[in-house]
Amino acid sequence: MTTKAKICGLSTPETVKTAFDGGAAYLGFVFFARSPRNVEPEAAQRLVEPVRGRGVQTVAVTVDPDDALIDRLMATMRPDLIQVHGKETPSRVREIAARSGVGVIKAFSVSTSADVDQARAYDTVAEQFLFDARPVEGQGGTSSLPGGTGARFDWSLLEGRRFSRPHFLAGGLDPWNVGAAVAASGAPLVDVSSGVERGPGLKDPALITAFLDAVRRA
Ligand SMILES: O=C(O)c1ccccc1N[C@@H]1O[C@H](COP(=O)(O)O)[C@@H](O)[C@H]1O
Repeated sequence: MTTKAKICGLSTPETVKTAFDGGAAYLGFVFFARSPRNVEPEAAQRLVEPVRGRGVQTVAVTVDPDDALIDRLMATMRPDLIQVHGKETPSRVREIAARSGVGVIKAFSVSTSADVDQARAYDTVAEQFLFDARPVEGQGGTSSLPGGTGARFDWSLLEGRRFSRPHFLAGGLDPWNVGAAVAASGAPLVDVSSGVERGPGLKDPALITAFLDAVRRA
C-alpha cells in the first residue's frame, strides 16, 4: 500500500511548490494565532492558488474554530478539508462540516490506547482521523501548542487498529524516523510539521523533499 503524506504549516510559495513537486498528497496551512506557522486566510488563498485543482488536497488546520473563522476560510482559501485540532465534540464537528460544505479531519491527542478509542465517537461526522502526540507542558517554546510540537507517542498504539475512516499518524515525524513509524503503526497517511523545519515555522525545502522521498520508500 502506498503511504500518503501531508506537509503541514506551509507559509511560503517556495515551500508549497517543493511539497507539491515532491508528491505531497495534502498541503496544510495553520490558522492559530499562537503558532509560529500561523497564516491569514487571505495569505493562504494566495499560496494555494497555483496548486488548486491539480490533485493535491489543501487543508486548513484550526483549533476550536468559531463560525466566523470557518466562513472566512470558505470565502478566501476554500480548503478541501478542515482539520480541527482542539476539543471539538462530535456535534461541533458535524456543524463545521455542514457549515463549510467540506470534510473534517478530527485530530486526537494520544498518550494511551484509550485516547485512540475516542475516534469511534466521530465515525459518522469526520471524514478522516489524525492521531498526534499529547503535548507535554513545560518542554520547549512550542509546548503550549496543541500540535506542531515535535512530540511523539508510541506508534504501536495504532498497530492492528481498524478505523471507519482513513487515518493520519502525526507527532514528531521526520525524514529519518518516518519509515519506522509507518512500519510500527501501519498508518496509511502521515503528517509532519516541525520535522521538516530548520527553526520554529521555518520550513526547509531540502527536508520536505527528504521526508517525501522517505515516505515513498516506506
Ligand atoms: O503546526 C502547528 O503549529 C499546529 C498548531 C496548532 C494545531 C496543530 C498544529 N499542527 C499539527 O500538529 C501536527 C504534528 O506536528 P509535528 O510534526 O509534531 O511538529 C502537524 O502535522 C499538524 O497537523
